[in-house]
Amino acid sequence: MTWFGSGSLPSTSGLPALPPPVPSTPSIVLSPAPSSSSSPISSISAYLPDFLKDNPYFNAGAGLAGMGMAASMAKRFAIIINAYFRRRFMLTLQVNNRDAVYPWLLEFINKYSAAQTRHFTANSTIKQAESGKTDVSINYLPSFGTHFFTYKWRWIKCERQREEQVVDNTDGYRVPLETVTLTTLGTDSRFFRDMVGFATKEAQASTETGLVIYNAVGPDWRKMSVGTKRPLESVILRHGQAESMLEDMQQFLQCKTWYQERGIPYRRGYLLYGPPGTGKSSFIAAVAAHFGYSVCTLSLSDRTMDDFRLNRLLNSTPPSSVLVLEDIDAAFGDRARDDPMNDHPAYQGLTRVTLSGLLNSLDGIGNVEERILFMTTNYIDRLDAALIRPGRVDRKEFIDYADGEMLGKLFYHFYKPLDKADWHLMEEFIAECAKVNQPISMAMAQGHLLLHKTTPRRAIEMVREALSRDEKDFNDTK
Ligand SMILES: Nc1ncnc2c1ncn2[C@@H]1O[C@H](COP(=O)(O)OP(=O)(O)OP(=O)(O)O)[C@@H](O)[C@H]1O
Repeated sequence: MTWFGSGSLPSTSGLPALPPPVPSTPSIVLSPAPSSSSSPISSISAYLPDFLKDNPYFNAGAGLAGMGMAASMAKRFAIIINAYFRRRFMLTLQVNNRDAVYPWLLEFINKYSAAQTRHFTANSTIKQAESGKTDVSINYLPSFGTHFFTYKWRWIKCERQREEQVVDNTDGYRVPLETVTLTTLGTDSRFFRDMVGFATKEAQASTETGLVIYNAVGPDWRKMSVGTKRPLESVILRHGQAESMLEDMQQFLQCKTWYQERGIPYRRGYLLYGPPGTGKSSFIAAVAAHFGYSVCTLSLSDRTMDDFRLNRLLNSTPPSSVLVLEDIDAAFGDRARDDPMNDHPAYQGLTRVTLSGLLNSLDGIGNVEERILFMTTNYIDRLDAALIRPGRVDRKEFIDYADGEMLGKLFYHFYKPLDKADWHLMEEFIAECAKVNQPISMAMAQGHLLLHKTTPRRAIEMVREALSRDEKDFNDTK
């Protein structure tokens, strides 16, 4: 028997009064909401009719529903907090395979996650040279799923996913859409921008071909060869000379709008003059490579060159290239000195470039947006003043024979890394070179050291013997 209600039973014929029965308490009691902050269920119950309020089944169900609602609200709250936290304190970067940066980024991740990732996908490329030689390169990229890697001391979560959607990739092939999502703790978005910039640079450096050289074929420029890029440090000039020229060119390249705003032709001309083998051509190649430019070389002493062709070539150089006119004195000097070759039957009927033709071409208004011109000569005194006046040549640099400092640097460049204990060898080499009875060009010094690539001491011992001219020859030239 269950008693609903409260209070003690009425006493019957002398029996002691029984303790009041324990009421069967419902698991959740609905009571009017004491305040607006109490649960929504209890506030609803305030409006319920009494028969529902007292029904245990109804109350139990409402309790469960209340708990469910509370749990779902807690979950929603956690999602909001999580979203807020991610928005405020986490950085996310998403890239898909329709973007050119996608493979570079994957390669970069692969490089930096090598220690943490053990799951890869292989991407192989096969190249066949014209000779028939086959080159296979296999690229291992992080596989699909989640990986972790570190960059600049930060942990980064990488999620690579493949979607069902099919898209055109950067090579124009239909491939499944892939996305890479990178997440890290932080608030400064520059972190990911720097990282993508760095990944792009690394990828570019590995795909860069080298120094592109164009030669004149007929009235057009043709890409002739792709040479190795010569590092600027490998060309050794007088103290501060290379740096100063580099700065000059750098400034010029940064001032395009300045020139345009003032209506000044965006051109810069350099004349490098000095004895043979002092590094004029090498420096031009190194500077061009340094700025990512190609080199267009032209020989004015080419007998098939005439004013018309020259004009066309000078005013149609490929973009981002430097124009080089080598040994500029040879073109006109020979004729002035009545070169007997001028009357050679092989050259009869062929015209040659005239000085006025060259000047007109240099001043021409072709379709090149910018022009960087380098002229080289061993004999500046043989050049016409009009050719090297400002506007055509803005800077003249004398590239001299080697001095002690240059020879020391060249010696170090050959035998580096040189132990500190062996630095005296450099001094000895310089001292030996000073005893040589003629000026030494860097080409001569390089040629000598090449003979003793692995034996610096021998190179020093042999300096005088190898580089000194015969006493008789020397006296003859004096
Ligand atoms: N200053 C230098 N630093 C390093 N190497 C040099 C230097 N000068 C010349 N060489 C070396 O000597 C060789 C010839 O140099 P390069 O052709 O640049 O000289 P050049 O001054 O242009 O000669 P030319 O006036 O005869 O055209 C190159 O192999 C180069 O490596």
